[in-house]
Amino acid sequence: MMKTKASHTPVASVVVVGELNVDMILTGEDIVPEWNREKIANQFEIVLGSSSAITACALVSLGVEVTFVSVVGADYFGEFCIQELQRMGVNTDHIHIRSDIKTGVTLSFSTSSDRGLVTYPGSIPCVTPDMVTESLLREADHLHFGSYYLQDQMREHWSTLFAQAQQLGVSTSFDTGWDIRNLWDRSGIEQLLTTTNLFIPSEEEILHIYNTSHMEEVITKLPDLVGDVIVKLGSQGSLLVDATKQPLTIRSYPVTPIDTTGAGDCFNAGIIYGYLQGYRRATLLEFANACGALSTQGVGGTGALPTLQQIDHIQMSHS
Ligand SMILES: Nc1ncnc2c1ncn2[C@@H]1O[C@H](COP(=O)(O)OP(=O)(O)OP(=O)(O)O)[C@@H](O)[C@H]1O
Ligand SMILES: O=C(O)C(=O)C[C@H](O)[C@H](O)CO
Repeated sequence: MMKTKASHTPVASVVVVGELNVDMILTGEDIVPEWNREKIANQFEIVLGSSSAITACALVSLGVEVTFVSVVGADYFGEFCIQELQRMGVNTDHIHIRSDIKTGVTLSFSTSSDRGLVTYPGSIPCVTPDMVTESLLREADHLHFGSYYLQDQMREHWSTLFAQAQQLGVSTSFDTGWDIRNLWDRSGIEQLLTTTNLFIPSEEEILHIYNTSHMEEVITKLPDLVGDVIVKLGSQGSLLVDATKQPLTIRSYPVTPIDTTGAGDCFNAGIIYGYLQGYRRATLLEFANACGALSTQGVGGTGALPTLQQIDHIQMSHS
């Protein structure tokens, strides 16, 4: 049941906490960097990046009120990120600006078939759970956490924050993101899962966490679940495992992608929105698959944010 708010226009109120950075996207065919060579890109864009910020913008696009909690440097890119979030309707009052660090930057080398990222973390690891205040939680229906590149010593404090949120009747979700340092090992994930309604990793991430190449093995190894584990399978769609441990897979919508950056983040927004609307299992995955598919139709994470009207349209055309 959603909390009653003073204004009834937004369908729900969500706090998103996580990293904030710009993406510099170089697009072309032969653009993989090589030592002592110079490659030529066809196109260059500087856009709002970061999984958490893209999820925040996609939630707003679905009609949700979103407060974003993060950290940037007192520099040009920090200002750019805040302006872009404001332009898309995200509340930025809880973004901390620090003059002692630089805003994170991701360089994305994007071809028609694949992309590679190089990130300078800068302010990214400075996001800490205490930035989500109790008064923010009291106003929210849901708390989402995008966890890419966090401070190691902060890990257990995120589960404390999730427990506090749930005690206040706020549902919780998180997406690990790809963290090469293996910070989110199996025990860390399982600790956070005890207070998580929706865990939304990609297939590659959950296989890496469970050190296997088979989803069947992940499912047998998962602990007793209190919430749902929803795995993003790219062009194959998505898979849900809940307390019953009976996996459900729903195929994606057939689209020709322009750029898949942020598909997973828009999918996350679809899962959060759908969950708050009371959608479950197949209905939930179908809604989020539509969000992911629609987001591939533009360049950059926020180039094609899904709307309810577009979701209706794609679902009707394929029913
Ligand atoms: N080529 C595609 N065609 C149709 N739907 C897609 C395609 N790629 C992604 N999607 C949809 O978007 C969802 C999320 O995509 P994906 O699995 O690539 O997430 P991700 O690995 O987190 O990606 P990213 O890192 O780009 O955000 C998929 O589960 C699927 O529903
Ligand atoms: O595609 C994704 O999953 C991303 O989150 C892309 C982002 O824009 C991000 O900045 C990459 O670090």
